[in-house]
Amino acid sequence: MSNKIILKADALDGYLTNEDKKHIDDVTLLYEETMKQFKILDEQSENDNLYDETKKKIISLYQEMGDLMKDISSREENLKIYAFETHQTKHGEASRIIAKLRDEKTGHEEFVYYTQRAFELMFNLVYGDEAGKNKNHLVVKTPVTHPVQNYAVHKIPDVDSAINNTVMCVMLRGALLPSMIMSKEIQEYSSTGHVTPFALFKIKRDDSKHEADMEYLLDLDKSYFNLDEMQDKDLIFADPMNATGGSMVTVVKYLLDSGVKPRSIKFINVVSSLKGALQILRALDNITCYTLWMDPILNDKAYILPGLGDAGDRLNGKDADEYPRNMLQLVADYGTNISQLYRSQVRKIEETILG
Ligand SMILES: O=P(O)(O)OC[C@H]1O[C@H](OP(=O)(O)OP(=O)(O)O)[C@H](O)[C@@H]1O
Repeated sequence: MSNKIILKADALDGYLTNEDKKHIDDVTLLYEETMKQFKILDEQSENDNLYDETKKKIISLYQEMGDLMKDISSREENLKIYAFETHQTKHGEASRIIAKLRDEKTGHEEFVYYTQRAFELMFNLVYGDEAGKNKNHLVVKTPVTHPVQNYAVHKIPDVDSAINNTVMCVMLRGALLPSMIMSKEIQEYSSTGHVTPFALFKIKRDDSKHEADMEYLLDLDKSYFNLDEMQDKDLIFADPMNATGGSMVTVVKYLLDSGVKPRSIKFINVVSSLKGALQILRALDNITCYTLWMDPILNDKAYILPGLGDAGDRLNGKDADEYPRNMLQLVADYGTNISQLYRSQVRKIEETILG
């Protein structure tokens, strides 16, 4: 008998408050208005007068949606959105990274590059405040040896107490590379070169379903983790997308039901939908959701709009349904560049899988 945990969409119902639903409806109305303009834009050529006019309307509707989502999310203590938490001077960088990730023309290599940059920004958002005033010193031996061997000193924030108790929890496949990136950031900032343990969860949404009847399938036979290692730990999940929140709720509820009592849980995304973030915050305690960007709505297939497509496919390539790659094949397929860059993480992942 296969060892699968299935969470059905209706298990996510009932958590949202009436106020949440009203907020989601308000944002949905605005986005539906915007989609009407997309249709007009799509039918115009760039030289038409209507093209510029429509673009202006879209820009103004996005401004309105941004203001509304800022207002809604500012009421949520455990929801941290990059643009709303950081100084305005930093917003251009985040905005440009997201624009590249969204662009249909961005191919695999660029997608990986911008995902790396996105998670570096997210590391600073998540741990920047926890750093306090304490600093660690990096003393670096440089390649310059004349007239003597040279050394440079760099002060970096001391985030040891925030990162040394972490377990990197991975929702496969889409989150594998982002989790390696985040784990490497932790390693580089840790004064002891701490490499996070990994917990690997094979979880998938059933793509044949719609949001209303979605099923989230956690395959325990293809997951690798040690429940004892997760006790009283700071669990971090770094996943490019949070759409409905269902995958995250399925994994965390499974862990809690199995007796794990985490010290804290952090969910770190590049793009989160408003609904997905609220569903997680309402369904789970002791969790903080961080996202580089918030998108307004989901379509009926539970894809984020405007979104960036299937991040799992864009990071890993598509698997044929009959022949899904196992985790070690996935890691191998990232190629030597990535394997060299994240070699400590690759080693930890191999240890986790092979025991
Ligand atoms: O918030 P949710 O509605 O649960 O959706 C988010 C999940 O969907 C994506 O994975 P997907 O199921 O596409 O699998 P993949 O990572 O193998 O592509 C993504 O990486 C998240 O894990």
